[in-house]
Amino acid sequence: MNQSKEQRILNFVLQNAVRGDPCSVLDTIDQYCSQKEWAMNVGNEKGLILDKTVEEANPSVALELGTYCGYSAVRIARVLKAGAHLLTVEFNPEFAAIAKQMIEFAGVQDKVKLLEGPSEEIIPQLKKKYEVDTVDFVFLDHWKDRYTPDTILLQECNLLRKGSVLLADNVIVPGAPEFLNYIRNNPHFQCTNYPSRLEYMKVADAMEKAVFLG
Ligand SMILES: CNc1ncnc2c1ncn2[C@@H]1O[C@H](/C=C/CNC(=O)c2cc(-c3ccc(F)cc3)cc(O)c2O)[C@@H](O)[C@H]1O
Ligand SMILES: [Mg+2]
Repeated sequence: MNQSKEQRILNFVLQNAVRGDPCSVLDTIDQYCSQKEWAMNVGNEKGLILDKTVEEANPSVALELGTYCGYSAVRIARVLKAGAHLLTVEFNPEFAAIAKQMIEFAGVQDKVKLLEGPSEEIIPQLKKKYEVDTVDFVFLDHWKDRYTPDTILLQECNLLRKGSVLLADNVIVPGAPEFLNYIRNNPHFQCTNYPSRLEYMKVADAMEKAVFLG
């Protein structure tokens, strides 16, 4: 059975990146996906916006929806302060297995907890099963039509606190129009748009930051 693209990306990292060095893992994935096979990692350009947003939020508890191969989980984990951790949610078992190996190879496994399952099931479990009080930062990068329902669910589960930061990828391409409409017209969120480019392409994309006001 021939390999999946995601398996090829992982193999390229295992053979070419430096074990325990998150930056080399990110650079190696970006090299592979810009030169050989495009893949939907947030990439280095939007990745810099992600880095700055995480550093500014300085979260103790971060949540990611849509792990995929683990690129943004490594990216986020590498800038977390001591004692902080990232919970990342992925429901595709093959992608979860790849991401787990990617996270371990990068050496950030102590800061990352990969939760395998659908976000709509896991979010309601975060308080009791995963001992979360509130989340300080959320990266939304899963199915684009799930950004709004999951943002509503996070509020319903009292997982956001005054100042919690949401950052959504791809609000231009593939686009998340009804999320933008929801979040920009919601008085409980203060929104900022960050124009950028689609990973590995000369195509416009953007990220949207939304700070929960309580
Ligand atoms: C709904 N609940 C869910 N719970 C847990 N995991 C979920 C999930 N939904 C999706 N996932 C997972 O997130 C990932 C999905 C991400 C969806 N992302 C995109 O579609 C995407 C797509 C593009 C893209 C852009 C241009 C283009 F021509 C083609 C694709 C670029 C991106 O940056 C993207 O993020 C997968 O790993 C999937 O298994
Ligand atoms: Mg994306």
